[in-house]
Amino acid sequence: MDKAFWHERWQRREIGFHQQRIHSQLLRVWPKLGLPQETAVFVPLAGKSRDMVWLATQGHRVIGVELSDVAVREFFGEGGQVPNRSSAGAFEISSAGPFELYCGDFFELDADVLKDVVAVYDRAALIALPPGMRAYYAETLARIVPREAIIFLIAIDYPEGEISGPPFPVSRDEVQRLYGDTFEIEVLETRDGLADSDNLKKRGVTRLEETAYLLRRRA
Ligand SMILES: C[S@@+](CC[C@H](N)C(=O)[O-])C[C@H]1O[C@@H](n2cnc3c(N)ncnc32)[C@H](O)[C@@H]1O
Repeated sequence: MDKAFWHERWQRREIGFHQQRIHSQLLRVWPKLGLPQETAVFVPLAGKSRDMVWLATQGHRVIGVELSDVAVREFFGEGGQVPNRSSAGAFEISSAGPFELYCGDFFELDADVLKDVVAVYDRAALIALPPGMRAYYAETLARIVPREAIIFLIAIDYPEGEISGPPFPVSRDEVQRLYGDTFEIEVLETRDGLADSDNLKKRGVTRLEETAYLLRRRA
């Protein structure tokens, strides 16, 4: 999945991954994490997710990174905000209120940008990447977020080969392989996610397990 693939998806409005609703596992589980207000949350591969708006209502600052400037513009436009824009290296930064979105490549992000982050919210980021890129993604994330930061990961698993991703199925074993050496991994909730995924149902997925994980760095 190269950059051109995602730019094209946004240009052609093929954004079935985008949800109007706030993700139900975020709503249910995030408040139980007890994270202090006014702390920063990092959202990798952010799209124009409305979950960022909800995180801000919980008192967080939200730092996102997203390849597509279409997504970034629409995020602020739909929120009725006119962001301030600046540049830093390969990134264009759009900021308004609690939101700071870096438009550019996640893999080029500097740890310094994320130094105040206490948590990562990964929905449809890891599972958007093909198998060969996931280890690099997990290593990069672990390298650029502060040691104390937790990762709240939502991953889906469905019968291999039912559709061609993205999104790709990522099993519990794979999450363990990707993150297990660096993080303690706790399964917070597993549910049948098919009812909430009209898009994937239409594409031919017959069974969908959606799991929320909490990752805490090993001492
Ligand atoms: C499946 S979508 C998920 C978006 C969002 N997390 C959500 O829940 O709606 C994946 C997003 O990652 C972006 N993306 C893909 N590769 C990226 C990269 N290397 N750096 C930054 N963003 C990337 C795509 O443009 C796309 O918006």
